Amino acid sequence: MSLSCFELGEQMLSVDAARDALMTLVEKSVAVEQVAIGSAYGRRLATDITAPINVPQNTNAAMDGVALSWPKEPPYTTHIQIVGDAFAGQAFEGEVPSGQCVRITTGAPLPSGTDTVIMREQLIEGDNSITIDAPERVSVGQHVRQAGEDIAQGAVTLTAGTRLDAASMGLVASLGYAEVDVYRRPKVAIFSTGNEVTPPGEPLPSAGIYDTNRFTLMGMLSEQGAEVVDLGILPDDPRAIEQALAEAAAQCDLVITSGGVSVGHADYTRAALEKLGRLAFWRVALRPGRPMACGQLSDSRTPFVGLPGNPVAVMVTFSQFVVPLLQRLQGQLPSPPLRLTAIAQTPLKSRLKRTDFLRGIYTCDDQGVLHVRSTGAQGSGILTSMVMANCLIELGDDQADAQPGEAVCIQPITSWQ
Ligand SMILES: Nc1nc2c(c(=O)[nH]1)N[C@H]1C(S)=C(S)[C@@H](COP(=O)(O)OP(=O)(O)OC[C@H]3O[C@@H](n4cnc5c(N)ncnc54)[C@H](O)[C@@H]3O)O[C@H]1N2
Ligand code: MOO
Repeated sequence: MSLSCFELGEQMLSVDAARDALMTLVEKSVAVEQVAIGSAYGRRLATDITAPINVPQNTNAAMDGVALSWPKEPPYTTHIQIVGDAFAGQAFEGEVPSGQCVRITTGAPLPSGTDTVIMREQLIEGDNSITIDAPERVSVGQHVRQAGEDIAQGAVTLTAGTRLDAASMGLVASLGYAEVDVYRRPKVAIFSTGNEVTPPGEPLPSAGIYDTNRFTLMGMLSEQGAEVVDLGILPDDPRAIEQALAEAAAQCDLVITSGGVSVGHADYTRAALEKLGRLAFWRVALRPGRPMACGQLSDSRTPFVGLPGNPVAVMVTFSQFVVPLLQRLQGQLPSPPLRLTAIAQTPLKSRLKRTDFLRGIYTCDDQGVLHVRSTGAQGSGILTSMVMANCLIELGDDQADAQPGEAVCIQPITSWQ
């Protein structure tokens, strides 16, 4: 049993301990709803999908040609009479006598009495008969797809929690389901804080910085299939902050902020959050992303995560902590990120007893070996290096600097999706 957020005090937490404790914030999954398959992209299944039919339903032809019963060994008959047609959508009724054949199109049910299909390209076709070009090359059962060879009736084809992608949407449709039970999109409120934080589109004050984090959060939340409730940049007005947060906590499944969580940072947001719920402020042995806050808000006990203000720290902490939290909200046991091994091409800086995530670019050589290099400057405000990156290089607590040639762990960025 993991310790809850509030039991960890001021100690420096490992990434794993922080992730486990965050999971305890989620007390219930979001509700389940039924949606048309066409609208289900990116949604998580709430129930297992069991096959009510065999797929394919019938044993059928994999090629256009003729269907016939083929002997296991010579002598072969090469000139064969055609006794009918089998089309996809219109089966040949009755039994095909031995030594005769029917014309067949791809997908048509294999007529009774036949076991083999010979494609048109290997036939010389007459009006009511065919001649087989090279009978010694025909094998019994060729070009036939067996009923249920893809999915057997009664099999669990997709398990609850699976995220529906293009292939799985097609699979669900292939079973005849028009709708699926999925978890509702988690509703996630986001807001930015800080007097310097300025909305894009407005003039930038001399000590200002444009609000970046709300937009990276919108993008990452959309990738995770969440519904974003944008609370903007909350003003330095305690009553307004409290009201906005209370409303968000009542309506949303999760509230995320960025900024204002570092040690000793006292501001209105923090005071409002503490008034509305229970908060813990953490230091995680992680770079970037050391300061973090978490808790629950209002009577609804809505989970809250306060990410650090630096734009790269927001993205890294989201990928490691918020992605599993969103999985959890959608009834899933959080799955670890995809980790691959790559050979370092550049020196990579890291410190023992801390997990360092560096932005990297990985490539694959002719032998299929992965190589990775740093994107360059790694300051946690340098978002251009996040744009260049296609992976995070993860140097764990037990690893100091890595040298060129050393094997390191990478998390491809697409694996967060
Ligand atoms: N004495 C200490 N100072 C700091 C510590 C520490 O442990 N002790 N940690 C440093 C680290 S690491 C980080 S990360 C930051 C995190 O601090 P906060 O979460 O309180 O973030 P802020 O101070 O509000 O902002 C940090 C940085 O990010 C910019 N920012 C904030 N919001 C946005 C936004 N929406 N869009 C773009 N940029 C944003 C802000 O202007 C600051 O430059 O603390 C260090 N300090
Ligand atoms: O969270 Mo800070 O960005 O660790 O450098």
